[in-house]
This record gives sequence, structure tokens and C-alpha cells, in this order.
Amino acid sequence: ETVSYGHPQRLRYTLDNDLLTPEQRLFYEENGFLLIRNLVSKQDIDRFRGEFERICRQEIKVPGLVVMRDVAIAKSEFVPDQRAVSKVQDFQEDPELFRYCSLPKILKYVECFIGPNIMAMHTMLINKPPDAGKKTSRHPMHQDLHYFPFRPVDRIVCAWTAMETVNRQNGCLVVLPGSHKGTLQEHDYPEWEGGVNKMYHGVRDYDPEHPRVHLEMEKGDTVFFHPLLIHGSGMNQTQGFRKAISCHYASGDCYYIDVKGTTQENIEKEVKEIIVRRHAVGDELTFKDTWAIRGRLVQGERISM
Ligand SMILES: CCCCCCCCCCCCCC(=O)SCCNC(=O)CCNC(=O)[C@H](O)C(C)(C)COP(=O)(O)OP(=O)(O)OC[C@H]1O[C@@H](n2cnc3c(N)ncnc32)[C@H](O)[C@@H]1OP(=O)(O)O
Ligand SMILES: Nc1ncnc2c1ncn2[C@@H]1O[C@H](COP(=O)(O)OP(=O)(O)OP(=O)(O)O)[C@@H](O)[C@H]1O
Ligand SMILES: O=C(O)CCC(=O)C(=O)O
Ligand SMILES: [Fe+2]
Ligand SMILES: [Mg+2]
Repeated sequence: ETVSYGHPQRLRYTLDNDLLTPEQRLFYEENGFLLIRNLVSKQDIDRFRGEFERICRQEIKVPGLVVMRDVAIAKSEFVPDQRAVSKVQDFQEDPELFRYCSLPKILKYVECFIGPNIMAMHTMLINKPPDAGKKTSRHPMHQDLHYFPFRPVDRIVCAWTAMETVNRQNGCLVVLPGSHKGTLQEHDYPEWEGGVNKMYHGVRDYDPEHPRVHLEMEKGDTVFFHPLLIHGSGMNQTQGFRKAISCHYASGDCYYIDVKGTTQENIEKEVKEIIVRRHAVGDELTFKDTWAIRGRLVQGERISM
């Protein structure tokens, strides 16, 4: 089939812009992701790494930051060192790490997918540990939309940047190309013998035979992907801590939805339990509030988010 570039109404997942080539736009439309090599500078990544190490050594304390340890070591003795941390989330109050979310090079691409009003909704620095022998370093196949009570789905995008060489040995991202054209699937904890990390839900009826692509990346390479794209990451079979930094963006004119009665009810329940335990608040804080509090405007206008 030949594709006519003169009919932008056929393009649903990208917006008219001068940055993406027609081939790049079509690639994202068809596959649900776009890999841009060498986008973030080595200098910036070294600064993010330095800040992460300061956080792990507890030299700085960041309000709102969630530090997560791998389930395989969660109950072992505490050491203030990066070896104990599998990811940090919600670094919106750390000016150095949050610089990643505002990098003009990243925002130029984000605008191609979600438009000029850009909110940074969720931030993570993932430090995938060497597998402790139970395969808990894996991240099950999932759709990020499962976690998000906002829409429309096509005005949400993730930017994920490799902070070092990321390959099959240390557990690169694995994606199911084209899966973004489907709907949101039911998610649950996979039945893995060695255990699963908290909130690492996977698509319930994952078919291991579905064709998949391993995204091997170098330091600074960045992949942008759609929130319905089914993806995960493999086991880290090296002795190093595989690092990546990411941000989920949504348009400032997205709107919140009530997930009651949908497949997202199970994650809403877990998030609420954690918030209640951590902040000693009651039911008055809703799932949507937890997102509205963390979201930060990085470009344009905050209209309904
Ligand atoms: C507000 C949250 C919103 C999240 C939205 C996600 C959006 C993502 C959107 C994008 C898509 C993203 C897709 C994604 O990324 S999904 C993954 C996202 N994951 C999370 O958001 C989890 C965030 N982590 C936490 O909230 C804390 O670290 C938890 C609550 C896990 C521990 O809390 P804390 O650090 O204070 O520890 P504690 O010492 O007081 O232990 C308490 C209990 O917890 C047990 N434990 C410890 N570690 C783990 C573990 N790894 N796995 C299982 N259990 C664990 C521990 O043994 C103990 O159990 P017990 O002894 O009581 O039985
Ligand atoms: N039973 C399963 N249910 C859900 N997701 C799974 C299952 N088995 C593997 N995965 C996911 O598939 C992806 C790849 O996992 P895996 O660790 O097997 O690496 P791999 O890419 O197959 O590499 P290799 O073939 O070299 O081992 C990960 O996202 C992993 O979590
Ligand atoms: O970095 C990884 O291993 C994948 C993380 C991921 O998909 C997520 O946290 O949503
Ligand atoms: Fe994800
Ligand atoms: Mg495998």
C-alpha cells in the first residue's frame, strides 16, 4: 500500500509539525514508538547520575520522592547506597533531575505527539539491579495507561532515555509493536515464583508468542512511546545497575476520569492504600488528586489538568 502524505487526517497519533519526517510520523503511527538516537547529551546524563547518587547516599532529601527497593532485598538490612535502590519516582521537586523533563530537545518531540500544552505527570529514574536470582528484576509486560486516570489516550506520551548502554543482557525495554492500536487490557500481578515488585502489574493474558522487539540503546538515546504500547523489560543478567530516566507527559487540556467500574479499579485501590499509609490521610484524597498534585506544567498552559 502506498501512503499519501497529503492526508494528515489519516494520522491519528501524531500532530502536524516541522520536526518529524514523514517516515518518522508513519513509524510512530504504525508501531507506537519512535527511537531517537543520541538525543540527550552525555554531560546532562552524568549530572542526573550524580544527583541520583547523592539521593542514594542520603546527602539530599527531596520532598515527595518515592524510593523503591527491589522486592528481593526489601527485607534485608538497609545500606545508604545505590545498590539498595531499584528506582526513584516523583522527582518533580528535585530541580536537577527535573531538568530532564524540561529539556528543549525532549519537549520538541513531545509536542509532536501531544501538542504545545505540556504537563510532566510522572517521573522516574530506574536503577534496575543485578538480578538476585529470582528474576524479580524483570518488569512484566504492561500498558502505562493502566496507571493513569486521564484522557484522551493519544495526548499522553512517555520519554525514556538510556543513561548507559542498555541491551538484552542488562534488561532493555521489550515492546510489542503496533499494540498501541488495541484497547487497555486487564492488568494484575503475574504469577511469578520468585515474587513481583509492588504495583508491577502485567497484562493478564500476555501471549509470549507475540512478535516483540528488543530496544537496544546507547547512552542518551531516547524512545518516545504511546501509553497503550505493551512493553516491559527483561532480567538484568549483569553485575551493573542498568539506569534509565523517564517522564510521562500529558497535554494540559487532558481531563481526569473516574475509574470506578473499569479495569483500573485495582490499581486505584493500591495507590490509595499507599497514600493513606504514607501520609496518614483518609478517603478524601482521590486517585485523581494524587496525579493533580504531582503534575507540573513545563510548556504552554495548564487548562484542565
Ligand atoms: C503514590 C503512588 C503512585 C504510583 C503510580 C505509579 C505510576 C506509574 C506510571 C507509569 C507506569 C509505571 C509502571 C510502574 O513502574 S509500576 C510500579 C510503580 N511502583 C510504585 O509506584 C511503588 C512505589 N513504591 C512504594 O510506594 C514503596 O516503595 C513501597 C510501598 C513498595 C514500600 O514502602 P517502603 O519503601 O516505605 O518500605 P517499607 O520498608 O515500609 O515496607 C513496607 C512493606 O512493603 C514491602 N516492600 C518493600 N519494597 C517492596 C517491593 N519492591 N515490592 C513489594 N513489596 C515491597 C516490605 O517488605 C513491607 O512489607 P511487609 O513487611 O509489611 O509485608
Ligand atoms: N510469563 C510472563 N508474563 C508476562 N511477562 C513476561 C513473562 N515472561 C517474560 N515476560 C516479560 O517479557 C520481557 C522479556 O523478558 P525476559 O527476561 O525473558 O527477557 P528476554 O527479552 O526474553 O531476553 P532473553 O530471551 O535473552 O532471555 C520482560 O518484559 C518480561 O518481564
Ligand atoms: O525501565 C524499565 O525497565 C521499564 C520501566 C517501565 O516500563 C515503567 O516503569 O513503566
Ligand atoms: Fe512502563
Ligand atoms: Mg526470555
